[in-house]
Amino acid sequence: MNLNVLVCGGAGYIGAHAARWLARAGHRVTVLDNLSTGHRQAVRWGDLVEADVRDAQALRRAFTAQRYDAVMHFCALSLVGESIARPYVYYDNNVGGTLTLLQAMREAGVERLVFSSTAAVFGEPRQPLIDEDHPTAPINPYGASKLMAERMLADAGQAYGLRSVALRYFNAAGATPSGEIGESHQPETHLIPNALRAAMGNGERLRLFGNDYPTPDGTCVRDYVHVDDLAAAHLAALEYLHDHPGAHRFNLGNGQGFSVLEVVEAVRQVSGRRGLSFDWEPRRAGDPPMLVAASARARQALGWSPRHTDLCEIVASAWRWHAQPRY
Ligand SMILES: NC(=O)c1ccc[n+]([C@@H]2O[C@H](COP(=O)([O-])OP(=O)(O)OC[C@H]3O[C@@H](n4cnc5c(N)ncnc54)[C@H](O)[C@@H]3O)[C@@H](O)[C@H]2O)c1
Ligand SMILES: O=c1ccn([C@@H]2O[C@H](COP(=O)(O)OP(=O)(O)O[C@H]3O[C@H](CO)[C@H](O)[C@H](O)[C@H]3O)[C@@H](O)[C@H]2O)c(=O)[nH]1
Repeated sequence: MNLNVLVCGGAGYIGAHAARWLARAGHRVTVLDNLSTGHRQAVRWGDLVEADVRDAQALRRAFTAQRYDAVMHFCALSLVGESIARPYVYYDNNVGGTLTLLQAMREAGVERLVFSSTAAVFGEPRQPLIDEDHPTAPINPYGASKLMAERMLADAGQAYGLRSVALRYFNAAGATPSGEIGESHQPETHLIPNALRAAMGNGERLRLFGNDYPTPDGTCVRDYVHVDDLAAAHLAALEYLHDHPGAHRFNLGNGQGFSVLEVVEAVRQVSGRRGLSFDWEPRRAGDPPMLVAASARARQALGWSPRHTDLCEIVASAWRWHAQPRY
């Protein structure tokens, strides 16, 4: 069935990849984005409505202009450190924006939502693999804002019959092989793009935060999941909502952890810059030692499984983008 989907935040990194997958699956896409961290050039699979999700009037206009079958909501501010320094800005955008969007959807009678959540809702992990039953105890305002939004989805399901899937991504990485879109954040805080930029020799030194964590090599361990695998999960979630009312939550990762030093080694291999060096810095605030997903529930319920699980393959796809970024 071909659906008409409003992709809020579709000018951003993950949203643009999802828009591409939606369009290729035959769905109709409209992107709504305020371009605060997104890129006009990333909107290639549907029209762009330049608007803020906190603007109720603009949302009303968008929902009146077209009848949407579903919404995907990628909009957020998502820098952990910035969220600690500017919590009101984060709650305003991530909680306020989601509430305004939910109200507009209800007014327009749109009952299906796929929402971008995060591993940051869990806080400090209590066990090596994090499944959906792991307690949620965010340790920063960013994670708290996403958990609040998840709670709103559950309440909206009870009260108004909203159908929703919250996808808790672990570490999104890589880029589509087509080279049309990729990761372009300003400032860039993520490890893989920062290591790749340093490998390109553009003058930026790679800084590694902390080598005294309780992990095998002392650096943080993360679960890197390819952005195309995340996009595929969004399509599966949309289908799942067809016959599953209520609010659902799935953890999305590869189920494999890689340390910061292992990522640096993969970047050395992929880029051929064997001499890539770095400076040690103190721990970065808000970084848990290890975050690795148990994604069995997504595999079983959504029929989803990540296809790009090899770290070097993920890094290679990012390398191709960073070698020739379009924006
Ligand atoms: N990148 C990751 O590793 C990761 C991990 C877990 C969760 N997430 C979540 O996934 C989502 C997408 O992340 P991303 O890395 O693509 O980020 P991004 O910054 O590239 O994309 C977010 C998009 O939303 C837009 N936006 C933000 N606030 C808006 C508003 N108020 N109104 C309209 N548009 C707005 C931005 O302009 C941007 O295009 C976010 O919700 C993020 O919290 C990302
Ligand atoms: O230049 C860098 C960048 C990162 N790191 C380290 O590399 C690891 C991974 O950091 P990233 O910034 O790439 O990813 P995070 O795990 O911090 O962030 C991801 O997970 C978070 C949840 O914890 C949020 O969801 C966030 O949006 C998402 O990108 C961390 O130990 C970090 O300290 C460095 O050493 N140097």
